[in-house]
Amino acid sequence: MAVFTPVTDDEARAFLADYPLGGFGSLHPIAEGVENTNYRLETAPSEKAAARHVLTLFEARTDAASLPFCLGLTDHLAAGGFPAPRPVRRTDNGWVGTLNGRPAAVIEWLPGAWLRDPSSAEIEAAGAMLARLHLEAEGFPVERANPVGPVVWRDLADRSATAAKGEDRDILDGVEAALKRLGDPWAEDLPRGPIHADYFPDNVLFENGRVSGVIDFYFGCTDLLAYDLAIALSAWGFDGSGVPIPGAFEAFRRGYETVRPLSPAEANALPRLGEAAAIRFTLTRLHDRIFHDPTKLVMPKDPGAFFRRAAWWREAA
Ligand SMILES: Nc1ncnc2c1ncn2[C@@H]1O[C@H](COP(=O)(O)OP(=O)(O)OP(=O)(O)O)[C@@H](O)[C@H]1O
Ligand SMILES: N[C@@H](CCO)C(=O)O
Repeated sequence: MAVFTPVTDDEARAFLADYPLGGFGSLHPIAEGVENTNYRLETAPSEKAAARHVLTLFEARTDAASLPFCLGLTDHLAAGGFPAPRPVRRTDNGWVGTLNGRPAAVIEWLPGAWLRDPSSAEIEAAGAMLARLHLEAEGFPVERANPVGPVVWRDLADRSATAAKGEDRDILDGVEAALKRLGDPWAEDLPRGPIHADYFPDNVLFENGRVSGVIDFYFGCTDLLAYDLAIALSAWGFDGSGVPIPGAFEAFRRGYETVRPLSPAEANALPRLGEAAAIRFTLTRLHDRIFHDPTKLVMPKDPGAFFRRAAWWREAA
């Protein structure tokens, strides 16, 4: 369960005093996610605001300085009709307060649920929605460097090397070899802009076969659009253990290219960016497994499942 920083009803009630949301109703921990603390927050219904929201407390990987980008991008997209959740403005007009020592925000609740076993049509719809995100985010004026770019990979690998054992050590050795081989996958001058950077199935909500919400923009940053596609293909094209799902990769790419066709240079770069994406998620998962704090109610994810994707991308090249 992703509650790193517990919040009591009284603490939430006091926090809500700075929001135009009516009275406090109830607070329910959300049992998903591995990065931030999330609660479902019910308030007394009013004419001005819906009664259900998400209360998010931002943990270590989402620093307060990045929130104007992340929440601003979400708000910018939602204002244009894209199904992203709008952050709620406080009475001082800002989006971010402090709760139990963490930056915290109240976010619109979107309908739907993420799909553990999406159909080919649903995967295609998810691909089309990512392309729409890229097109509709164009013109968003704030920039943010990738918080998990190559410099951070190096840090994660070095820190992991101090304690990796057994399977983790083997993965780390493989990652080091991949990093040497990859060089700089960003070397080419490809189209850039705001990207989601964590467009996994659990961040895309569906209702009645249609995408009803794209959530969790907290790794969002300014980077290559084709890298975002490579991340998403790595997430949607394979099962939980890293084995390709027949047709899924093609369905996602087809959906994406229906809305935003890749340039030949982007298509050529995709396998290298895919391997880079696989290494990025291998490293965060590896680091989080090695340094897992058993007192936190969160289950570390399997780095091996992403490391296997790196080999697949290499063969695709
Ligand atoms: N705006 C929203 N509307 C509806 N449900 C939401 C919303 N935001 C979050 N959730 C629910 O909370 C869960 C966790 O949220 P989120 O993905 O933002 O957490 P996280 O810790 O950042 O996760 P991740 O591990 O994907 O980085 C989601 O899977 C979803 O069930
Ligand atoms: N989507 C990430 C977790 C959130 O950073 C992963 O599956 O490793």
